[in-house]
Amino acid sequence: MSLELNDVTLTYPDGDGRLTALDRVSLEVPGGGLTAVVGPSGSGKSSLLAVAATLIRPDSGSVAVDGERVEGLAPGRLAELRRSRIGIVFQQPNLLASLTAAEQLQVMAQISGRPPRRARPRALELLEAVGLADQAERRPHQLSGGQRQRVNIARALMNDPAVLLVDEPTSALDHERGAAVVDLIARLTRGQGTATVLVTHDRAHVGAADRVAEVFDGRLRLPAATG
Ligand SMILES: Nc1ncnc2c1ncn2[C@@H]1O[C@H](COP(=O)(O)OP(=O)(O)OP(=O)(O)O)[C@@H](O)[C@H]1O
Repeated sequence: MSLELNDVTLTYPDGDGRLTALDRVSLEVPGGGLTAVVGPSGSGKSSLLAVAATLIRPDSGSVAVDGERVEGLAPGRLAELRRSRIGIVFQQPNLLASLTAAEQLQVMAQISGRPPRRARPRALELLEAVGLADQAERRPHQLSGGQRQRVNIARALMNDPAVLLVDEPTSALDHERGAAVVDLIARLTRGQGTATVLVTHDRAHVGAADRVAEVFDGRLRLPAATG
């Protein structure tokens, strides 16, 4: 399991010209590794995540998910790769109001055409891993903000992704709950073996990461690996 970005450049239309959102960015995240990406607003963090998620195709450079290069894949195969190999955690949990916590996870298996028989035990196992074993039958309005975010994280792991991409998971949480969510992501990364990228504004939360990458004006600065 791994994620690899190699010399990725991404531009957006900007008036008569182009704005460079990512400037020759290279990043390699091994399975079981957590890389935190920090940087000021507008520096390119979300663009980096969108390229890694294969949601945006860069102007140049390559992306490999679990060893598979995504350029040149047919749209159907790309969608399949995204569904089966990539888990995404957005800022807001976006849970379905009418479903219980367990059902939020089970529905992911259904979308991917996985056997429903195995979905329920896996959902319960993941809810236990995020500390919500006793909340499986609750609906979103019966859960706290932190608990909803934990369901969101468990849901992203439901299809056993190789790559886990997490965008500002703590923005709706107070400091303590935010730190607990980042610790949880670090633990799950090691336990499930995912190659994880965590985008955050909050430097206070990066302690749990194996590596902290800084983005500034579309350029990525990577310190030597520490762990
Ligand atoms: N769809 C788009 N069209 C044009 N320009 C865009 C688009 N999306 C982002 N940008 C620009 O690209 C640059 C990088 O934006 P990006 O959203 O990746 O930054 P960010 O670091 O995630 O910011 P924030 O922390 O505020 O979310 C910014 O200058 C932004 O204005």
